[in-house]
Amino acid sequence: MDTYDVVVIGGGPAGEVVAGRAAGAGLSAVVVEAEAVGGECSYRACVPSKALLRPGAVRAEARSVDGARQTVTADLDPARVLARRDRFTGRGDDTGQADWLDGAGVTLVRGHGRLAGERRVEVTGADGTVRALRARRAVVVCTGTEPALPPVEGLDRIGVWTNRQATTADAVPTRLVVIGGGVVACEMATAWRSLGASVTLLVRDQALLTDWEPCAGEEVTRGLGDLGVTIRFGVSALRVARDAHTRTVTVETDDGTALVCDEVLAAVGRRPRTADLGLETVGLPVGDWLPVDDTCRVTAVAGDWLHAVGDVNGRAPLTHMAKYQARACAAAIAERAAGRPADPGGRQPWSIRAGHAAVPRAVFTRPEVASAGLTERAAREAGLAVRAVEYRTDDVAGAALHADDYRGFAKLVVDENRGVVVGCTLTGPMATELIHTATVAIVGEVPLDRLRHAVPAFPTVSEVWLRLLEAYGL
Ligand SMILES: Cc1cc2nc3c(=O)[nH]c(=O)nc-3n(C[C@H](O)[C@H](O)[C@H](O)COP(=O)(O)OP(=O)(O)OC[C@H]3O[C@@H](n4cnc5c(N)ncnc54)[C@H](O)[C@@H]3O)c2cc1C
Ligand SMILES: NC(=O)c1ccc[n+]([C@@H]2O[C@H](COP(=O)([O-])OP(=O)(O)OC[C@H]3O[C@@H](n4cnc5c(N)ncnc54)[C@H](O)[C@@H]3O)[C@@H](O)[C@H]2O)c1
Repeated sequence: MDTYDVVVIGGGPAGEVVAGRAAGAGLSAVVVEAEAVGGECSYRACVPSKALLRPGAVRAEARSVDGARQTVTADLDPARVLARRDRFTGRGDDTGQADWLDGAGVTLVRGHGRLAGERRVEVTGADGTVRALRARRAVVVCTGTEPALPPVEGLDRIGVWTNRQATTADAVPTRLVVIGGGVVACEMATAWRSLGASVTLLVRDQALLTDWEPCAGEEVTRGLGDLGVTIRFGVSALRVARDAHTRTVTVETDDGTALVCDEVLAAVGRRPRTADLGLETVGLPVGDWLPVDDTCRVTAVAGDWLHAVGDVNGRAPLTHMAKYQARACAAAIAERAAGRPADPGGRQPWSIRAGHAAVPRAVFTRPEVASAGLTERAAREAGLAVRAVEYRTDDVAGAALHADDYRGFAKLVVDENRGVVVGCTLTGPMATELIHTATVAIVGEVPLDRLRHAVPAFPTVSEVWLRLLEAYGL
């Protein structure tokens, strides 16, 4: 049995960072990885999806300015776009990321990891051999998520696309049906439509992006419509079947119609990758999320040794939050290894409380949408006395100069008792870059009467901050 201070199961963004930080703090660390170091994010999620979206965004941006518009006359070149994506993902080759772990002083063990009791992990390699690891200080579960599938008859027999195929496909489908109305559905509809596919979204709800401010879903609905995506709200797929000869798929829906397409993408959320993780050996239910405290300790297990970081703890399924949690978790493990308690509260480096009050989200649709902190509805549900102000970013001089047809929306949610911003949502070009200003304001709990002295430069889109504060009455 090999013994390390920290045993990390899963080498995605969460696992890489927690192991690297633990090693940097002088602890010995090992990462167990079943597929490729870098995880879903590097090869089948964030990176390839953004690589697929960027060319269409650049083209649209050039076409939004008179004088430049006339020079952009051709469509995207799908072969080159897909080749550029492959340059980012290496088509799954993780040599660079494995070398990074090595350089950080972290051992990599390839295989499927399972808990085998307190502080014990067993790794089954590709050849079936089993290796036993023991953790002196901590085991950190960073196994991420896998796509959830909707209960649609026949879905398991048609070779349904999930995020994996949607981000790695080598050809543009002629007709793509997307089930879902969340982030993956909206981004992937944008990407494949821009590459020439005919795209239909089947959305169970009456709006897109339902856990956002309503303006986000409304703006993306309009944007997808402008791109030529068909959206059918309040419609669910009932059954699907692929024709053995034509290879086309027929999708029957609950409004009595049938659609014919080439591929179906299921984008209805995620479930934790904890079904085959040995959770039963430490008294935890199999297949569930792993709730944690603010230092990423699994709350249902005593003894300070079991942690869960990233998507698998269900807190905020985003790469930047996975890495933030990883930095904090490694700091907590190091602090406790030094005999200090690492209390979860406050703004210490080992606590994720402050950052999770402002979780930033950036969606690369057209228009882009981004948010930080709470929506107005979530703030009210949390019992805060809030006041919200809104402003159309199109009316900002910098926005009009940025694009002839700039269209954007900004909303600020203010906690009236404390006089600070607790939420912000932006839509429109540059929204994904602009949102960090809101994150800083929320995490810093900057009082509004101080924020008025943070002057945005003229003529930038950031002047929307000035307009929002004016709308608030400052
Ligand atoms: C299409 C799509 C686009 C996205 N775009 C963005 C984006 O733009 N920005 C953003 O912030 N987030 C984005 N996300 C979310 C982001 O991908 C996740 O939040 C992030 O990957 C979580 O990192 P993680 O380390 O927790 O898990 P993962 O990236 O899922 O990594 C988990 C790793 O653990 C390994 N593993 C699992 N079980 C075991 C086991 N038993 N033994 C050994 N190894 C195991 C897996 O092989 C994998 O390498 C996107 C998600 C999707 C689906
Ligand atoms: N740019 C980014 O940061 C980015 C991009 C993509 C994904 N992500 C992350 O990945 C996560 C997963 O994305 P997602 O889009 O799969 O999930 P999601 O939770 O964002 O959206 C799921 C959608 O599926 C619908 N749905 C759920 N069950 C359904 C069913 N049975 N039938 C039909 N529709 C159903 C929901 O109403 C919702 O519209 C996101 O929460 C996000 O954290 C982030």
